Amino acid sequence: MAAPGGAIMEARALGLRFGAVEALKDVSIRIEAGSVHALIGPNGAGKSSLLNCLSGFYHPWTGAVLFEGRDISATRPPERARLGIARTFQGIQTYPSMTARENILTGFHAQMKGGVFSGLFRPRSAIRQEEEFATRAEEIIDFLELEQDRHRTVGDMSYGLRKRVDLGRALALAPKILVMDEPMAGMSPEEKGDLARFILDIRDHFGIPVVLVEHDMDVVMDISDRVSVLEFGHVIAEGTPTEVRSDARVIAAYLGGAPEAEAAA
Ligand SMILES: Nc1ncnc2c1ncn2[C@@H]1O[C@H](COP(=O)(O)OP(=O)(O)OP(=O)(O)O)[C@@H](O)[C@H]1O
Repeated sequence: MAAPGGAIMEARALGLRFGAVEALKDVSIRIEAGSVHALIGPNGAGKSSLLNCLSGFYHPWTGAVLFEGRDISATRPPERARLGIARTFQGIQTYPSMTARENILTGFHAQMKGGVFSGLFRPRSAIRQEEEFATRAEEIIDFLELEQDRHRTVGDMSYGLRKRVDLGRALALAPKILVMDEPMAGMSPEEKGDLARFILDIRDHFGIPVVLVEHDMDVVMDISDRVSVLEFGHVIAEGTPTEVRSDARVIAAYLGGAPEAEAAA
């Protein structure tokens, strides 16, 4: 359920400090239901800090994080996952010695009912739940076009395929929102194209909004509905890709020396 006005998630006036460093200063953003929302900005601008505040890994010193209209600022990452906030990280989070299917099945653990006794005696409800998870895992495998790779050991896969399996684990949560930290980092152009397509499909077929930090400006401009631009812990611009790419403050921020300056200009 989105809050009035269509925002499923909001950061309100967030402030975050690390010693003398003010990583976030009065940062407010709204993630609209059914949108892909990118956070961009030069190195050290505060993008990861903001993402970590949304997913509960950092707790802002001031301000609030709202999800479906409820203040979740005090909750930790496992509770946010249970609320439906899934997160992927930079790099690979899969288990290399397990197959693609087994990795995706681990994503269902947070939803398992019962404790050790249901594991020992396996009542019918536990068996039914396992069957349901197996069916949903197959749906995710089909969606991510991993049919040929479902029984391959993840450690033997290409980086792009492993990232896809990683995404499958996040989708196993049946999230209401997906938070992704630099999903395209380290990928070939072809792998980036595939992942960009999956992100749009996640939005369109599942209706799951996606918030991502991403440095590849071509990808950001291609797939985002909204873009928030940070610089020195402030949001300096927010709008559609077309709006932000012609914003004088954004151009100045990138021409100030960030490596992705040319792509954003
Ligand atoms: N755990 C931490 N401890 C100390 N300082 C931190 C920590 N996390 C972030 N910072 C500082 O906060 C500021 C914002 O960092 P953050 O990683 O959020 O920026 P970013 O925009 O994600 O940068 P990049 O694009 O380089 O990843 C930087 O000055 C950074 O050094």
